[in-house]
Amino acid sequence: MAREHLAESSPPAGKSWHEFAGPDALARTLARRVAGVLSLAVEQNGHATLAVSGGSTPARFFDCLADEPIAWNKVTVTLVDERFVPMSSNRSNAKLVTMRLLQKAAARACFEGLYEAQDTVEQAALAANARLMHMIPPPFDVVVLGMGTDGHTASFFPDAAELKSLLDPAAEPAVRPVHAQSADEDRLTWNLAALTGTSLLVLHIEGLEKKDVLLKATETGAESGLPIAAIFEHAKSPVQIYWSPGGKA
Ligand SMILES: O=C(O)[C@H](O)[C@@H](O)[C@H](O)[C@H](O)COP(=O)(O)O
Repeated sequence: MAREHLAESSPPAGKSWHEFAGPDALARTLARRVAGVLSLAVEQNGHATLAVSGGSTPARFFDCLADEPIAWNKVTVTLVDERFVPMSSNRSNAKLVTMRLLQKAAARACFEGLYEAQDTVEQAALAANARLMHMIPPPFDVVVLGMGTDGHTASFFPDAAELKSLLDPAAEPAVRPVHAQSADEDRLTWNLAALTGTSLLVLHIEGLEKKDVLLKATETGAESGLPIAAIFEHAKSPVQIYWSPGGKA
């Protein structure tokens, strides 16, 4: 019954919705769009910035983006959020980006991750903030978010101890530590203002379950209790939702 409901659900009303037959078609089209915006930024400003998500969904998109023939030596890539683990860990988002995005043409891009080898995630956030505000200050030209089935995006987990400040568009500094029971480890994340101030803000999700969660968030907003709703509320440009069935639910 729940599945039937999910299969029949329409896209969120009034939102920029891009639907594809499968994850490969989505990845190719999204890569072209992101590359176009990065190229334009390089042309206009001499450089471009891109913030990407970790997790499992973006790998195909990274493979396609790495092939795009743009001036990657003028692009700086950062992460939307990071697990508090070193690059040697398979849980590291920096490792994922290095293995899947910073390859082929994109190997010439500069990468500034969020992880810092410090004793605590609070110390790491302070160090990352000092480095990143110098190397890749927000707003970024492009931000690509993901979403979990609990409605979290970046490291804005519904059960994060810091959730109130994470969903506050005025909260500083820009890089913040996160503790959430539902996350396997402590996290580092860019704040809401950094992620929503971009000119191309993409939400890349796959599978019927995530579509249903997203519908709930867009229909009921903050009342849904789903952190992703804050992105729609504060985005400076319409959130571009890229969805296909067949991904990890
Ligand atoms: O480090 C992370 O986990 C993320 O950046 C996170 O916000 C991710 O986008 C969602 O958890 C979706 O993850 P999946 O793509 O694995 O479902």
